[in-house]
Amino acid sequence: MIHARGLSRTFRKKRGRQTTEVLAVAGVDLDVEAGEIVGFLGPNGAGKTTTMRMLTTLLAPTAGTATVAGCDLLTDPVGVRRRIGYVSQAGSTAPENRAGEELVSHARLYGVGTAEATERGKQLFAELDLDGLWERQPKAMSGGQRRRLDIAMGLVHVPGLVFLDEPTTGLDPQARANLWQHIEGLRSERGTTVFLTTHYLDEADALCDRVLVIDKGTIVASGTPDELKSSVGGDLLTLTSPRAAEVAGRVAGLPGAEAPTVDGDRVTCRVPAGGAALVTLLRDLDAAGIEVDGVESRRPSLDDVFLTVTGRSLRDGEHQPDTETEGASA
Ligand SMILES: Nc1ncnc2c1ncn2[C@@H]1O[C@H](COP(=O)(O)OP(=O)(O)OP(=O)(O)O)[C@@H](O)[C@H]1O
Repeated sequence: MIHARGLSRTFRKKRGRQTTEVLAVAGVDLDVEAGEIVGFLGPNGAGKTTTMRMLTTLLAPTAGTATVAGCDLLTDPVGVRRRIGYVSQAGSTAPENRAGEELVSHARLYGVGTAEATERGKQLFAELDLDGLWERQPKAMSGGQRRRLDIAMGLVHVPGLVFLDEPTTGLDPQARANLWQHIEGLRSERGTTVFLTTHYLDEADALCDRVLVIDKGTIVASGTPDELKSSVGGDLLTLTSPRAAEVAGRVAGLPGAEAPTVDGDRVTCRVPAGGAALVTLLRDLDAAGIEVDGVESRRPSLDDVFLTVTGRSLRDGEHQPDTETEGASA
């Protein structure tokens, strides 16, 4: 459904008299098969939106090729646009228009008849918890309602491939869960392929068949959530003790343990089969008379994967919008 090879994009930034080039996407290869739900993860500024804008024909690649929904991105951008839905981070609804009318007009642009568009629109309103808002202007909706309307806009023409850029940002947990269910329903009932970015790792874990991690414009990891978590190498043991250095010494002796880290009274370490290792360790510490205040064994999460492959936690730092101007580099 999406096959990209060497997709790249450079931006030229002007700061005073100086012009610098930013390689936002640096030769991305990616494949998404029909019916898959694929999550595209990366720290702020990693190149997710730029990649998505290229794949949806909104931004010309500086280099590389791709076929999207069976059409060549470079030679048949109109064919690509006809076959996809795209929900951008910023959304696409005009604040003054009536929500329902806009939804129907949008579907009609894609050749859907008015009656079918209205029926489909009303169904989406019900499923996305927008009942009663058909006549409402987006400017009079809450942020979450507007976000759900953006999503309805991306789906109303029943595209076979949908790009969702941070679809659940700004939604409350209930609305997020509803949307997950909706996305899964699209796939199971219509075979829709979904390519989405998210900052919520629990979302990627629960929803996505496969996850791609991008950092500094390059794909640095890909696999199912389980494959990626297993690749981190072992469970994370955390122990707190007033005798942390001695605990660390014992932890280091566990079979297959990585070098433990000590932070105050906290010792952390990755070991294979954390539960069993913990039982052995606690017996050992007890026999040695070393008291322990707290213990935990945790399976790796996608955040651990993220930390391992990018050196950063996705929870680190806030979004820092880029204020500089754009200039495409040839
Ligand atoms: N229009 C532009 N002009 C100049 N630089 C840009 C432009 N758009 C993106 N960039 C730069 O390209 C890089 C990738 O940005 P992009 O928006 O693709 O990242 P992202 O992974 O989507 O980030 P976020 O999670 O913050 O949305 C960043 O360094 C960004 O500053």
